[in-house]
Amino acid sequence: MSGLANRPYLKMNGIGNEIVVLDLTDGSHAVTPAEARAIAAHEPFDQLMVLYPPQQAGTDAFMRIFNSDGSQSGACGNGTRCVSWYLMPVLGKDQLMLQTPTSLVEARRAGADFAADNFTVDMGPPALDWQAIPLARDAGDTRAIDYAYGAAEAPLLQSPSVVSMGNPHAVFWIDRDPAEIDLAAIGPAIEHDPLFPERVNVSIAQVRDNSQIVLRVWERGAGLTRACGSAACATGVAAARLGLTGRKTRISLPGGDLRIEWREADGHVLMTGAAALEHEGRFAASWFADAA
Ligand SMILES: N[C@H](CCC[C@H](N)C(=O)O)C(=O)O
Repeated sequence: MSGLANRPYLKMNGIGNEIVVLDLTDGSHAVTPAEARAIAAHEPFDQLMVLYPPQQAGTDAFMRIFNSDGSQSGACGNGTRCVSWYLMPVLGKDQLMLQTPTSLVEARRAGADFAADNFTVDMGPPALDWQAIPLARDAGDTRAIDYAYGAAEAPLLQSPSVVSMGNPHAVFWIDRDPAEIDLAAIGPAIEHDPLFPERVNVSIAQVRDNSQIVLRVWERGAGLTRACGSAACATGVAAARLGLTGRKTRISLPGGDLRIEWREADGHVLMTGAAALEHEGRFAASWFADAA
C-alpha cells in the first residue's frame, strides 16, 4: 500500500491555476512521479506542491513541484502562494523561505494595498543566457530569438523572448487578443521543439500599455492553464528588457491578475496575487493501486 493512503491534502488555486498542497514535512514518504500522476487522475491539478523537511539552515521547507504528467519543475509561482496560505499559519510566520531543487524563494503576506488572501513571492533573479534557459543552441539575442512557428513564409508566431525563472519560458508577442490563438493546438509542438531540450512553457502575450499585459499560457507538463505565475514573471522581465513596459506590470491571465515587479536594486522578480482554498480531502488507498 502506498505511504500516501489516507493522507490529508488541500485542493487550492492560485488565480485559477489548479494546485494540490501535500504536507510531508514529517519526512515519512517521498512522492514518486507515478504517485503524482495517480493523484492527478483522481484530484485533477496543474501542479502538486509537496512539502518536505528543510534541507538547508534558514529555510522552512524543501518543496518539490510535480506537473500533472509526473514531471518536475524548479519553480511554480501560483503554487508557492498556495503553500504560503497553508504553511504560514502552521508555522506562525508571515514570511517563509522555501527551497526547490533549483532555487530559494521567499514568500510573505502582501502589503496593505492588497487583500488578505494575497501573497508576494520573491522568485529570485531571472536567468537570461541561452545555456541557462536552456536552449539547444545559441539562437541569438534572448530578447527575441531566431525561432518561428508555422508556415515559413508567414509564421503564426515568431521571435519569442526566452527567460528562465528556475523553469524555462518562451514568450511570443502578438498585437491582438491572445485568446484568438488556438494555444491548445499549437502548445504541444512548441513545448516539445528540439530547440528546448528541457521542453518549455509557452506564453502568448499582448502588451496593452506600458504597465499591463494580457497573457495565456500553455504549461510544460500540464497543458493549458488558467494562470501561470512563473510565466507572468518571465513575461514581465521580457517586456521590460524590450522596452515594451516599465519594470512594474499587471499581468492579466484568464484566472485573474498578478502584479510583477522586476526590482531594480537586486534584479529579483516579485510576484503578488491571491491564493484560495477549494476543499480539503484525503487520498484513497485505491488511487495508488497501479502506482509503483
Ligand atoms: N503554474 C506554475 C508553473 C509550473 C511550471 C511547470 N509547468 C513547468 O515549468 O514545468 C506557476 O505558477 O509558476
